[in-house]
Amino acid sequence: RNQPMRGGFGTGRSFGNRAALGNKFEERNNSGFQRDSTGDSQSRSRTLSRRGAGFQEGNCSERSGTQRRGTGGFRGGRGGFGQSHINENEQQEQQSGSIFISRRGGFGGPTGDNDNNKSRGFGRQGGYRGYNEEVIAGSGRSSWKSDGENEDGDYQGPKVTYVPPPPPDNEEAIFAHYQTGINFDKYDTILVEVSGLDPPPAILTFEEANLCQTLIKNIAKAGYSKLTPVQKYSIPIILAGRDLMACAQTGSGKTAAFLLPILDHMMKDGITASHFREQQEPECIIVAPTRELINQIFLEARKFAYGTCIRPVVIYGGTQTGHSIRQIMQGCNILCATPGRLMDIIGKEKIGLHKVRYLVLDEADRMLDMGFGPEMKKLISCPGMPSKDRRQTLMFSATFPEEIQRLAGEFLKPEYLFVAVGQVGGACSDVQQTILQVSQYSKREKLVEILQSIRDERTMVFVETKKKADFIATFLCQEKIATTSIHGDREQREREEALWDFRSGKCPVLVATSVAARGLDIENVQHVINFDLPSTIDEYVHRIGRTGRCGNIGKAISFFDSVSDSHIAQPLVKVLSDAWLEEIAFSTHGMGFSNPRGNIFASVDTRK
Ligand SMILES: Nc1ncnc2c1ncn2[C@@H]1O[C@H](COP(=O)(O)OP(=O)(O)OP(=O)(O)O)[C@@H](O)[C@H]1O
Repeated sequence: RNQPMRGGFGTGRSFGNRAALGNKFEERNNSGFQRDSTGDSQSRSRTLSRRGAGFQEGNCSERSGTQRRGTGGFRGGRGGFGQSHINENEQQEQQSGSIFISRRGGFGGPTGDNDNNKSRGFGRQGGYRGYNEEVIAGSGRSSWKSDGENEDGDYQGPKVTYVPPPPPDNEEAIFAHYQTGINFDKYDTILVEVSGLDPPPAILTFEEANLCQTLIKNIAKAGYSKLTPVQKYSIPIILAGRDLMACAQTGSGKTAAFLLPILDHMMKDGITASHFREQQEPECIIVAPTRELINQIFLEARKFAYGTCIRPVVIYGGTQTGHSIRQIMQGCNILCATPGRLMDIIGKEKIGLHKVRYLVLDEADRMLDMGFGPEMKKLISCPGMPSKDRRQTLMFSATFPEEIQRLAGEFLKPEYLFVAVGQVGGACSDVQQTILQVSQYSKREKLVEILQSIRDERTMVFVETKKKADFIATFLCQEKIATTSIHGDREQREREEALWDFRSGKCPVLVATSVAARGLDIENVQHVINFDLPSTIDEYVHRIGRTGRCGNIGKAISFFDSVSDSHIAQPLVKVLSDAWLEEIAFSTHGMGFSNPRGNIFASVDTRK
């Protein structure tokens, strides 16, 4: 109870689901929020709880298109009661406020129940000075991008000095992995299409890739014995030095598909020795849209580079910039970064770009859409960045809308290869999808009913807004379901704790916004529940892809409200029927198949 990070709502403490958790599951207090040492804060908590209910049942528009961000206001980042601003570009936190809780202490009040435009608080920063971090007065500049995820801790708001704990470095932890599922072999039957001139032939085994010995050892230690389709095709393409855009279903091994050939090249061609220097010159830059995902990619890179002289480094927003710089200065061959932090570090001249030979965009469609596209364009035109002819550019995702494929052309050599594994943008067929028609007002009841029936099975519940994530997580805690939450307004430390509590099974339910929709690879997630359906079908595909990974079976249940979800009905029918037909075809023929038009690919290489 004395740990600041578990602090409840009240002066100098943060409020959040952890607080609720602490309360419900550790302190056995019934108020729903953590009790502070004074009775005062508890009464405030009760007020908060009522307001929470008001939020859920009020008339606030959840998809209003504008968003509050930043410093203060409702969980508004890092200030206490400061002003919050609207960033028109941000898309995720759209609910007008009826609850105003500062992250770092105290609470503010809404200026009006349906005030979508601004909120005022009382001051700029709360009194909380947390574990491993401090609050420094900041300007609260607007976020630079549209993600709903305030990706970068430096460009907006007060500086954050959170230093993430180093990952465990014993061999057992580095190579910890989960088992492939019963459907892993089914991957062999999936149709793959490669387009572009002179693609190298696919390989069938790791041995055929002729990778260096250390890599082969690491692959074995990681428990990989067979290639997945995206690996069979992408590894030889990357080894041949070709640019690549690859699209393969969620959970099918895209990360290793780019890491292994890059590491092999780096081992064989040699790298700059990793030693202390003010400015480092990495050979490879990998960019991904969220902090947790880039951290995961870094851990994979570290695993496969184990025992070599290649040093991967990860930097991301929400952590102390000085820490990122120190990590880089100790040597950096592979830089894994979120876009905001990357540009910041380049601006500080801690990274020189002229040795970059590989540029990887994971979740490439997201990296090139309106949110991140401008940053990526800046990156490729930074001084020193080799032109596309002199670097290898690789893009991976499970979805690749055609308009984004066209944009991607600017980053890739014209003769790039396009690999489509199964249907581009199709859902993973190992996920059993269920759609339930549930009205807004029955959703909570239905959620509790489902969670009580599946008991302790690990479940991710997706909601549309950050505020709702807090609200639903708190509500579930009150229903005695151990829950935590992750969203872009939680501090990085809280986000990492939430993920850890979920991974470890301490909290088997994770309520999340779309910030957790892409890429996260968490063992044993058996269910995904779309409490709110997302605004796009691609987002749906990524969300449900958090389960049913690597040949394991998963279940996804989506609440469909005919009033608010009609926009997604049509694409949803397509995704469902494609998955269903695919399942029938596999079970009937046990092999790849074509539809009557001779093409099962939902979209293809746009150059055709
Ligand atoms: N050949 C393989 N054999 C066994 N396990 C594998 C293999 N390739 C990848 N995996 C494991 O499968 C899991 C999913 O891989 P990964 O996260 O790379 O999927 P992904 O295709 O990038 O998914 P997403 O689209 O959700 O980002 C990881 O735990 C990874 O270690």
